[in-house]
Amino acid sequence: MISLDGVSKRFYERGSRADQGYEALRSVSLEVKQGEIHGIIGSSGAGKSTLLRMLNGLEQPDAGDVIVNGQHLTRMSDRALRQVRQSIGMIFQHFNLVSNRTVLGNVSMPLELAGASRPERRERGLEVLRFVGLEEKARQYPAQLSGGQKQRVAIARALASHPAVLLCDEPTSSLDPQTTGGILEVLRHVNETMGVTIVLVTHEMEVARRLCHRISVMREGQLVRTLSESEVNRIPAPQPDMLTSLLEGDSWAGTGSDTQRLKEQEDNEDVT
Ligand SMILES: Nc1ncnc2c1ncn2[C@@H]1O[C@H](COP(=O)(O)OP(=O)(O)OP(=O)(O)O)[C@@H](O)[C@H]1O
Repeated sequence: MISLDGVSKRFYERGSRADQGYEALRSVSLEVKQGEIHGIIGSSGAGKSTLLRMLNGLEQPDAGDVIVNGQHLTRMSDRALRQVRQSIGMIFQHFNLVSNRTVLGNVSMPLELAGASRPERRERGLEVLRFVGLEEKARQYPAQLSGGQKQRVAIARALASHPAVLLCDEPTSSLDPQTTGGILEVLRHVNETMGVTIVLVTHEMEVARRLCHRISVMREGQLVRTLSESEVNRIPAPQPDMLTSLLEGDSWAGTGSDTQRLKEQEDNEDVT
């Protein structure tokens, strides 16, 4: 479905020599299977976003080949690339909605670019908004929505033109844990019901563990390893954090040792 073969990319500061510059990707090879959710994880600056941007031709490699849905993105005219991008949706950490357009206006943008008529745009727009559970917000503006709702609108917009692939660049990094859970559910639903192949970039292992079938790990521009489905299934779930536990109404009185520690702390504070 998606294949990167020996992809390298170097970025240059203005005025720097050809042998200088920063090597953001170093001979990266990766296969993403049709219908899978593939995570790309790594620390800041590892090259995750650069790799993702290669998958819709927003970045061109210095060396190597990028093939998406049987098409070599590295050997295409700009015009052909714009056409291919209609089958590749993308969502971002900060949603990238257009503030002076309504929710429906945002969602129908890719359809406008594809030359769809006004009734077609409206019908498909409302259909994808219904899919993400926000049909009733169609006439509102992005500023009137919560972060999670904005990301749902961005997902609806990415789905409007029936993409085969959805690229997600840190889609939950601006959201709290509850909202993150909701967005991960929507993405899983997109994958399962529409058969859309998803590539998800994140620096949060827990997000990758919960959503992805396989996970590739990046470090300093290199793809270090890819975890198989059974390896992903064996990553232990972290303990629920305190906020989640309190919000879900769990009774929590602290463990014996916590209670003891707090008491000792209070006693010490009384003395000082
Ligand atoms: N257009 C650019 N010009 C110059 N350097 C760039 C450019 N894009 C990325 N880089 C550099 O390439 C390296 C990899 O960047 P990239 O954004 O792919 O990393 P990342 O793993 O996504 O990091 P983060 O999680 O912080 O977004 C970084 O050192 C970054 O500064």
